[in-house]
Amino acid sequence: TPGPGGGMQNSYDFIIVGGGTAGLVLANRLTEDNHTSVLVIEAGNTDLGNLDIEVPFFCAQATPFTSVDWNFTTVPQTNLNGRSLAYPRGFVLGGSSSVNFLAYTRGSEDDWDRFASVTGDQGWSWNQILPFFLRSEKLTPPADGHNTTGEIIPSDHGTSGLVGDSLPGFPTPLDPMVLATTTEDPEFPFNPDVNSGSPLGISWALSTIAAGVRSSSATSYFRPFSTRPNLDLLLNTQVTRVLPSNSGSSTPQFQMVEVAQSSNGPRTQIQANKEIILSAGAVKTPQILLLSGIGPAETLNTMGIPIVLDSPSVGQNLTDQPIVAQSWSVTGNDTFETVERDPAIAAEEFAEWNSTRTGPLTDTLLNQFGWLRVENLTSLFSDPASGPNAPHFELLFINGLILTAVPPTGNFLTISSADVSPTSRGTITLQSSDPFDAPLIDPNFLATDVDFFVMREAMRSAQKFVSNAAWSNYIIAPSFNGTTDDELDAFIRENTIPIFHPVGSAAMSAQNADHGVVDPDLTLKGAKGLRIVDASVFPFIPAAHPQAGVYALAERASDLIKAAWGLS
Ligand SMILES: Cc1cc2nc3c(=O)[nH]c(=O)nc-3n(C[C@H](O)[C@H](O)[C@H](O)COP(=O)(O)OP(=O)(O)OC[C@H]3O[C@@H](n4cnc5c(N)ncnc54)[C@H](O)[C@@H]3O)c2cc1C
Repeated sequence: TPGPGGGMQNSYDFIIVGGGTAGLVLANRLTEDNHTSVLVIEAGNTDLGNLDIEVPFFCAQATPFTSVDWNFTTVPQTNLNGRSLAYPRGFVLGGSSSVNFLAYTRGSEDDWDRFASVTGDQGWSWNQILPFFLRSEKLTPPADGHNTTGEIIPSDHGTSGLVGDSLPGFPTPLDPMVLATTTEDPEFPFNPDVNSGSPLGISWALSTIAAGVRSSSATSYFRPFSTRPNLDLLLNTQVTRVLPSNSGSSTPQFQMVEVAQSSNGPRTQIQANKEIILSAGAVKTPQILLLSGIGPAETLNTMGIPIVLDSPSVGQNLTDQPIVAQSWSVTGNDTFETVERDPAIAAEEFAEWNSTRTGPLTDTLLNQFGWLRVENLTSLFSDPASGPNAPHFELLFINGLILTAVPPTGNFLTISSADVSPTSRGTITLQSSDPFDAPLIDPNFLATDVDFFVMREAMRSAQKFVSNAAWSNYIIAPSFNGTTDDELDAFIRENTIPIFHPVGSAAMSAQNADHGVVDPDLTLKGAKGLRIVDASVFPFIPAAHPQAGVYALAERASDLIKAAWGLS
C-alpha cells in the first residue's frame, strides 16, 4: 500500500522494519522533515475494523492465538513444571500497542537512572527522558468525565502529545475497598501518581484510552499523518534479513532489506540510503539479526548462516516478568462473571459503548494497581530492583476471573501478583534458518532464588491485602488457601504465566563495553547503517508495564537520528 506519493520506490532514506509501537513513532517524527523519505514494512495487516483492538475491555480477546497475534509459544519452562506458555506479540499495524492491556506506567526514576549508569549516557536518565514521556502523552478526561481530583497529579503528565491516556471511566465495586485498604493498612499506602518517578504504593491505573477507545501507535502516531507524501507503508510483508553493501568488510555497512510474503515466495530487496531501523520488537528483532548473520558465531555456524558480524549478545539477556493470579469468591454479583453468563447484559454494554463510548467497556480489566517492595528482601539477597524507589512486585486488582473459563456459578475477585524486577535471564535463538519459522523463545522464568522469593511474598501480600477490614463483607473464600513456602511454590510452578513484557534481547551498553548489541545512540555496535529502536534495547526491564517507556525511547531515538543526519 504505497502512499499518495506514488508507487513504491526502490530506495528510501530510512526503512523502518516493523510498524509497531516504536516503529510508528519514528515514522511520524522522521517524516516531519519533508525532504526525508521513509518506508515502514509491517508483517501484519491493518488494525482497522477490529473491535477486540478498539474496545478497551476486549483487550484480553485480541490475543493469544488470533489473526493479529504472532501466535508464539515459549519453550517448556524448566521452573514452571515444563509448561510451554502462550507468548502473544502484536502482528498488526501498531504492533503490541494495538493488542496490549493498555496500562500506562513509566517505571521508577531509579530504572531510568540505572539505564544511564550502565550505558554511560545521561540522556537515558529519568530527568532527561521525562520530556520525551511528556512529548508522547496526551492526558485526556476519563470516559465518564468524572472529577479526577486526587486520582492523578496532572502536572506530571503531557497534555499535547499524541498517545491519549485516561483514568478509568466506569466505577467497579472494588474501587472503594481498594482505597479503604490504603487508609487501613500502612503496608499499602496510597500513591497519588505512580508516573511521578516514585511508583511505590497503591494507585489509580492510567491506560492508553482516549474518549473510550484504545489509543495505539497506529491510531495516534500513524493514521492522522498517513497522507504525508514522504511516508510509505508496506503491510503483510516480512523483512527476512538485512544485507550489507560491502560484504566481507570488517565494518559492515547495512543498506538493503530483503522482504518476502511467504517462506517460498520471491525475495525482493529495497535500499535504505541513510539507515535501516529495526523496530520488530524484543522477539523478532534478534531473530532478524541472527538471520542476517549478526549474532553469536557459534549459533550462526550451527544454523549454517554466514557470519557477517560476530555479536555474542544478540538474543541474550531476554527479560520478562512472571505473573500469577489468585482468586476469591465474593458476595457481590457486579463482577465480570455476571456479564459473561448473560448475553443480554453483554449486548447492552456493547450498545452503550457503540453509541456513546461510555460504560464498562471503556475500561480495561483493572482500575487500580500497587507497586511494592518486599520489606526484608535485602537482608537475604542483593536488591534485584534498580534502587530504593523501585518496586519488587506489582499487585493488580481485577473485578472477576480472567484468562480462565467462567464457572457456572459464583462471583470472584482476582489479585494477580507479578515479579517486576526479575533477575532471571532468557534467550531468543533460532530453531531454523527459515524466517517464517518462529524463533525459540525462552524467558527462563523463575530461574533464581530471589525471583521465587519475590513471587511467594507477592502472593502473600495479595492475601494480606484482602485480610483487611475493608473486605470483610465481600470476600467469601479463597480459591487457593496455601500459605507455606512449599504450597506457594507448587502453586507458582503450576500457575505462573508471562505478563508479555519481553525486553533486553538486543540490549544497549556503554560505548566500549565488552557486551551489548547497540551503543547508547542505538546504533549496532561494530557496523554502520543500522539502528535498533524497540523494547529489545532496554538493558534491564523497567519495573513497569513497558509501553510508555517504548514510546519515550522512540521519541528520543527520533531526536538522535534527526541530529545525526541534520534533519528538521
Ligand atoms: C497481550 C499483551 C499485553 C500487554 N499489556 C501491556 C500493558 O498493559 N501495558 C504496557 O505498557 N505494555 C503491555 N504490553 C507490552 C507492550 O505492548 C510492549 O512492550 C510494546 O508494545 C513493545 O513495543 P515494540 O515497539 O518493542 O514492539 P511491537 O509493538 O511488538 O512492534 C513490533 C512490530 O514489528 C512487526 N514485525 C516483527 N517482525 C517483523 C518482520 N520480520 N518484518 C516486518 N515486520 C515485523 C510486528 O508485527 C509488530 O508490528 C503487552 C503486550 C502484550 C502482547
